[in-house]
Amino acid sequence: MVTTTLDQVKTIKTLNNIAERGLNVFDKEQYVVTDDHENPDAIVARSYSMHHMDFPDNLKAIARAGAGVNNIPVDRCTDQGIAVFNTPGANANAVKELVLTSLIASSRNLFDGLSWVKGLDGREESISKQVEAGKKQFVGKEVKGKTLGVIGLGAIGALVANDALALDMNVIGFDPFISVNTAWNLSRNVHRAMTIEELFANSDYITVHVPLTDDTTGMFNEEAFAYMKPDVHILNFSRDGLVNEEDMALALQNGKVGKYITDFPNENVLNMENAVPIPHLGASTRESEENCAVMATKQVKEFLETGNIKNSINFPNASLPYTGKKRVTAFHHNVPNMVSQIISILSSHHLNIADMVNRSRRDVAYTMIDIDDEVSEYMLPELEKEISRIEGIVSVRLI
Ligand SMILES: NC(=O)c1ccc[n+]([C@@H]2O[C@H](COP(=O)([O-])OP(=O)(O)OC[C@H]3O[C@@H](n4cnc5c(N)ncnc54)[C@H](O)[C@@H]3O)[C@@H](O)[C@H]2O)c1
Ligand SMILES: O=C(O)[C@H](O)COP(=O)(O)O
Repeated sequence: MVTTTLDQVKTIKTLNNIAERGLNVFDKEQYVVTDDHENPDAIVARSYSMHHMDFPDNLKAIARAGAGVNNIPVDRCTDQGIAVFNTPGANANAVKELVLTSLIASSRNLFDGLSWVKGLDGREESISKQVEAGKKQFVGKEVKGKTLGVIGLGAIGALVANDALALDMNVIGFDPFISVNTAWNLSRNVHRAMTIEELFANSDYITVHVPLTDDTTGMFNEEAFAYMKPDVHILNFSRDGLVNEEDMALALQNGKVGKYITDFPNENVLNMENAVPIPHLGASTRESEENCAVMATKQVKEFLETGNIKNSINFPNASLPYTGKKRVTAFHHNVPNMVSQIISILSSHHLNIADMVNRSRRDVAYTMIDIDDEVSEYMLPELEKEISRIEGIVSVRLI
């Protein structure tokens, strides 16, 4: 159970390099930001895996400056009343640019050609002579007129799909859970595949942009490859776990898959014939690192200071204009009678309510109540204690 009153200096622990512009969101008088704090109020991280970490009682929020949250034990955070945030779309353009770059570069055998040239020795025969004689081994394919299958039409997938049309490619998309926002942004020339098998069967290139979940783990496997055209190129800028690597190695060996371009090299990938390993550079641009860091830190600051929630992946989003009045925030199970029990505690202390919001998300809910009256400092711990004793309350703050 987490219960806290604020008005003290808050501590932020960073677990990766977070862009300075993002960290500057925390003003120095009110925040201490370090990478070695034992008991922080919030954590800001990128891909650092937190599955082995124990979270202290004081921890209220974790912000992932980026999209994928498979490095965070989200269910455990929810049980402990820790809000987890990410930064949807903030790095999507960076990933899109690298996907399209790699799509063309690998189709033209550019990566193999570059490393071949770097290995040439000009002592016996001039480099230019060797280049002209050897270049035939790198003859590639143009993408114009070919079909790109895009699995997952979220922030990244939609950008890739739209821009691939501008390369004169045919584009097929598959996303059974597409959001209304993305659907509005998607070109009507992107053909909708009704099944993933339809996409597999018709694509010369396939790019995947879905989160790694129990449902998507290993989605590229022997069964999936069987539907695909021979020599298909597969681009994976999402997560290595989407691919069954044993099946991929075999498919590359027998030519079913022509190239496997992945942003997630590991020991298996380095041993694969025709794999193009990229060192997880999808989001590594100055612009994207700043976008993600600023968005992540602003969301955490807002949450710590006002309780308002934007872009959480485990708490419901909820917002009330912050007037500076005393505010109760409670994260609780989504069961009847929670709000009335909180209100009745406030009433028993003769406290009037100025405003309130209650939002739910599947099994959990979040309530914020602004109190119209002055609340004396000595009453705060008592109020917190009483609210936190309500069955179903996970965490309470008085801000
Ligand atoms: N390489 C990198 O540096 C980098 C950078 C950003 C994101 N990523 C990865 O890319 C993923 C996608 O990022 P995003 O910003 O586009 O996320 P997003 O949430 O905007 O989009 C994900 C899309 O996948 C769809 N989806 C979910 N399950 C699906 C399924 N089984 N079949 C088809 N579609 C499915 C969702 O409906 C959603 O539209 C992230 O989860 C992350 O793992 C990698
Ligand atoms: O999911 C993401 O946002 C990407 O994989 C980026 O990861 P990074 O922040 O470690 O570059």
